[in-house]
Amino acid sequence: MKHLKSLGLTNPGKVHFNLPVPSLIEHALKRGEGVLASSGALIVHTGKYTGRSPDDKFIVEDSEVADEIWWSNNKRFPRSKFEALFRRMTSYLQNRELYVFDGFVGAHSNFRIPLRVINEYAHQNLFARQLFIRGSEKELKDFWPEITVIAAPGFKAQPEVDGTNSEAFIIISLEEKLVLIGGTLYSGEIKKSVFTVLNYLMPKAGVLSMHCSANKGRDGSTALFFGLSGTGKTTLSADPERLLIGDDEHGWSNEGIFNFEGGCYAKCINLSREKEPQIYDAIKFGAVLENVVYDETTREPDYKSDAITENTRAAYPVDFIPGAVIPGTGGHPRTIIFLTADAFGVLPPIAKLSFEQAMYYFISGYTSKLAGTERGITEPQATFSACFGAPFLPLSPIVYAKLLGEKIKKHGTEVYLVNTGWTGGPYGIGRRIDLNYTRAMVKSAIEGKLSGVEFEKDPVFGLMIPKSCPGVPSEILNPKNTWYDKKSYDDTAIKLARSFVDNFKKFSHEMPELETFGPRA
Ligand SMILES: Nc1ncnc2c1ncn2[C@@H]1O[C@H](COP(=O)(O)OP(=O)(O)O)[C@@H](O)[C@H]1O
Ligand SMILES: C=C(OP(=O)(O)O)C(=O)O
Ligand SMILES: [Mn+2]
Repeated sequence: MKHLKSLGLTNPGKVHFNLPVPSLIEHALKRGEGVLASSGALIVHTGKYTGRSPDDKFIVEDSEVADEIWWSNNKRFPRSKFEALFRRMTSYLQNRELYVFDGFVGAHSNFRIPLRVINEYAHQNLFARQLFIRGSEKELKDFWPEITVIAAPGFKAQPEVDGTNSEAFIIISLEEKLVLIGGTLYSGEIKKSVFTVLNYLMPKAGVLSMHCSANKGRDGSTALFFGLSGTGKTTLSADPERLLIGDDEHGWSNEGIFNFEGGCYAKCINLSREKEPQIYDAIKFGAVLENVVYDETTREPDYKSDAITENTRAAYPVDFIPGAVIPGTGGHPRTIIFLTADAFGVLPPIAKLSFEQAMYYFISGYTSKLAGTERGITEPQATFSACFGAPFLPLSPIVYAKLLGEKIKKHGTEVYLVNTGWTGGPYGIGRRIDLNYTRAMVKSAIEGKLSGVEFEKDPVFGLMIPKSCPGVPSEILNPKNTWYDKKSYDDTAIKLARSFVDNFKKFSHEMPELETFGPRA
């Protein structure tokens, strides 16, 4: 209570501290926030906002931090407006029932940060409990958070009064390590705003923060999968032959890698037990299903339906995946995979990157925004998202790229670029690369099976494409083979190469030596 009072939450209604999972589910059901699915998962609908809303996200112009921020990628929010909005928000929360989760981010004990999430909705508090790292009774005694999130989706801002963009807002004060969320009930905003704070704090501790999933082989070697939302981090890291470390956000310190979180947040559109058995089976009592359509009578989820959104989601703790590594730590990665969902269908399904190419492709972050992941995106939209996670970066990509460069050099990490997007033509004409083939390529890369094979060099992108890969038909490895109209392939490749060159101009003054390692246009 002392902490709540210190925030100005002086007169709340009943405050529920650290309710266990079954109680949170009871509260959510009693309050009419959702229903139980046949599997026992809690199904909730989040209303108007079913994906992130980047136009509504701001960073407070705190004097201590303002000079460091990558402002061309982040929206400014004045300090005075932040304080005024906070006062309106706390008065909204007066006399309201609140749910408080206390826990941590950072699975490695040296980098653990206490986190408090204060929710208006029970199911969002359940989300926080499942997504972040839960503490023992002893660890939670005398708890005082370093990062605090207040999520009050029922409080809608008035743009003309509050200075927001709409009724929804996600406003981060990096100085106070305080996040205010209102107007939106999409829980992804909670985890991704905490990630934004970590992307500010971690580099200061010498830790590279990364928008990637991670897993470990039985021999202990680890792999990372970087990628913007919907490109396959969660899907490809859930591999029955490997042990999951985490599905979305990790740190890389001098000691190795560690998960920031304690849970996963999987996309479940077209989910099937056959293709994604581990994720399918993790959706049970304790999991939260967002915006999934279900049969009123049988309560069977209909994963095929995108009637509410294509960005249907399931949140569950990592231990719902068999063999997950807890705490989520591992050694320095042997392999890094950059996942790109190429909507033009011209990038190879897998290519080996040199050190300089790895740096170039990391800073460029070419991929697509996939349907539903951001408000207003209804079909794949090509984008350059630096470090494969620009929406979550408060600092310049160069900060993260330099750390990555040092680390992959020091540890001899191999880097591959994997296209999980389109082939045979662009979106609308071609098709998404078969998940089974992507899995086979990823497996070969991680197990070192591509080191012996012959490669050919792509003339436009300069990428080294393997001529064969176990479990994959050789003819699909060179994307040009999969296009019916070869001329159209060449034209599209050049068009994409030009946009790489244009995009890199933003960074070339800081890393001019990398320019020649990009595509030729
Ligand atoms: N070739 C492929 N590789 C990876 N994912 C694919 C592929 N084809 C289709 N998908 C689908 O794309 C989605 C990837 O989403 P997800 O793994 O949750 O991404 P992220 O964790 O990066 O946000 C899943 O729904 C998956 O089934
Ligand atoms: C949760 C999100 O990210 P990801 O798909 O990378 O898990 C999101 O973008 O809202
Ligand atoms: Mn994910």
